[in-house]
Amino acid sequence: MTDKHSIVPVDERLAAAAEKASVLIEALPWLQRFHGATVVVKYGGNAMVDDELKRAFAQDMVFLRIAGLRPVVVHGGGPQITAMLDRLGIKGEFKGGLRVTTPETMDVVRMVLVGQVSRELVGLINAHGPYAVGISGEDARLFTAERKQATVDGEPVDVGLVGEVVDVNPDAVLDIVNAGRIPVVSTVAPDTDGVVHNVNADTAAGALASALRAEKLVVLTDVEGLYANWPDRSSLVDRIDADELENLLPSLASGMIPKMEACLRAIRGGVRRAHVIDGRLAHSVLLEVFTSRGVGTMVVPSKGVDDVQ
Ligand SMILES: Nc1ncnc2c1ncn2[C@@H]1O[C@H](COP(=O)(O)OP(=O)(O)O)[C@@H](O)[C@H]1O
Ligand SMILES: CC(=O)N[C@@H](CCC(=O)OP(=O)(O)O)C(=O)O
Repeated sequence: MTDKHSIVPVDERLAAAAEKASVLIEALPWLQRFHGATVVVKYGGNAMVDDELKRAFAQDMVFLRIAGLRPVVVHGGGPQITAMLDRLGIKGEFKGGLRVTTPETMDVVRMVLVGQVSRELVGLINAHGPYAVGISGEDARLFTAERKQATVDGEPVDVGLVGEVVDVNPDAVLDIVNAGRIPVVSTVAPDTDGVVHNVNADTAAGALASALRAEKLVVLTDVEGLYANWPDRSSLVDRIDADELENLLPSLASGMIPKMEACLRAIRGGVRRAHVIDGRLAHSVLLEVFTSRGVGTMVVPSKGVDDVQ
């Protein structure tokens, strides 16, 4: 059956409308549940190299904010740092998953993260309104770092000015969030002597989520989630509790280690849910927060917890 205004059969139009409405209505319990909730989203690495995906990510952050959540963005930028080091003809290397950071490399890390990656994300979010404010770990003592060594073949290895976050003062982030804006955090951090260190962005996001007692930590990456038996594609983990994750950690390969450590730190620090999701999928953050199934891998505090996101 067709009506006189359209060549699309009425039945099909009704079905399409019902499907759209069901997508919207599926979000209702999650909109209610997460109203006012703080969500720390780590965006970076290989999920941050495509312009369309970057624009979709910025839309998602504004969507969360308009929907009444309190998004906090922590960004990485490993590929962008490597590209700039190459342009400048500075040789770089990673040991145990951490960038060997000389004082010269540190200048580039800071310049790229604070001056380039943060600016771009802030600009993309602010295309939708006056929301995003860039802030680095150096501002208002947000992060204090301690020098960290890498572990290679079980042995500690010096990697230079690489830091681990040992203290978080989230007041400046809260000021921005309480003003209705979206903080965009760059993960460079001074030690107690003021010497700036390069901090892995996953690690910093976990520390910040825990200091904020966030409802969720969401880490975007370039795979579907955590695989129990990488690279066996049938071993994607849908849900895992903190103890199970702690047991699995020693068997993980380098890229996933800081992400899963960050999730564990966040959950142990009081965050209710931590997620590793596929940043190659446009709007994956919205799908995670506002659909019943969610996407990727969800880390929960313990087995007994209810089954909701
Ligand atoms: N157990 C695992 N599950 C999923 N990915 C893994 C696992 N072990 C190692 N990886 C690798 O980790 C990568 C993600 O880490 P990384 O490249 O550092 O992420 P990003 O650039 O998104 O910060 C994946 O692309 C994959 O190659
Ligand atoms: C110590 C260390 O390795 N720091 C990282 C910081 C950026 C980061 O973590 O970026 P992604 O999230 O994009 O990987 C680096 O220099 O690449």
